[in-house]
Amino acid sequence: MTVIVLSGPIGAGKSSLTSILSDYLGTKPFYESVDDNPVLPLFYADPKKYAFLLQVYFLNTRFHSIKAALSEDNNVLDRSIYEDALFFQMNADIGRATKEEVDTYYELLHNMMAELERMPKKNPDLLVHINVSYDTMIRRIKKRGRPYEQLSYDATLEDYYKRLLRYYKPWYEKYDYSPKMEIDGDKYDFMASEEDRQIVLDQIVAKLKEVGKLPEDWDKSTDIQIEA
Ligand SMILES: Nc1ncnc2c1ncn2[C@@H]1O[C@H](COP(=O)(O)OP(=O)(O)OP(=O)(O)O)[C@@H](O)[C@H]1O
Ligand SMILES: Nc1nc(=O)c2ncn([C@H]3C[C@H](O)[C@@H](CO)O3)c2[nH]1
Repeated sequence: MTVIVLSGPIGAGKSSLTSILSDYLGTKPFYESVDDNPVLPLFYADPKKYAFLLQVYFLNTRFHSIKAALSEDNNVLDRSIYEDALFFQMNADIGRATKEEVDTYYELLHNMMAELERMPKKNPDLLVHINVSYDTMIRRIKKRGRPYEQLSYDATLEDYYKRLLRYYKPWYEKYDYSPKMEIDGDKYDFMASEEDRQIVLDQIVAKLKEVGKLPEDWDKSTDIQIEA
């Protein structure tokens, strides 16, 4: 049984790959709450006022998701609690949180991570990180079309997105909750190209075999379930 968490910048393709991967492996997807998130539009309209509230909202939903995923042990998560502090720290660094909010956030996060430590399965089995350039990120954000994420909605989003991309490299290097791998989200159009989709799936399957989460002779066509 396997828990895979995805990571990557806004519009990198996490939700899309979560759906493709969970379907391929026969596991259950967990999606980040976006369209039903009442705080997200408030945050984009007034980031300074709502940065802390939005983070608490996401942290809470991510805590629920990772607990359920680790208990069920057969899931793919579109973004996870392990990425939460990246967003909050970046917002705090640009003055969108008070010292009290920063201290409260890290205490809450620490308490939640300590809860996970007490679970029978404590960590995911694999992190799949999707790398994208700024140009790809913007193209995908435009394609998806959420109004409040567009550069035309707020010109300062260009700086925000560029800064966000810079935070990912050190975050990925430091991440050590599970084995990890990177996918080139600029190179592979796993939405439109079947060939690209298979290449990406093959890369993930090879990594799952390498870390012992799939038998060496696993083949999708034989439809064998992921081993414990
Ligand atoms: N590899 C890809 N090639 C081409 N288009 C893609 C690719 N991945 C995603 N897309 C498209 O880009 C848009 C954003 O994708 P998606 O919603 O999966 O990103 P995300 O990483 O989950 O974003 P967010 O962080 O905002 O939740 C969608 O319109 C999707 O169809
Ligand atoms: N501030 C902030 N903190 C988070 O943890 C976080 N996670 C996601 N998002 C924003 C990015 C996309 O617009 C949209 C979908 O990913 O939600 C976040 N924003």
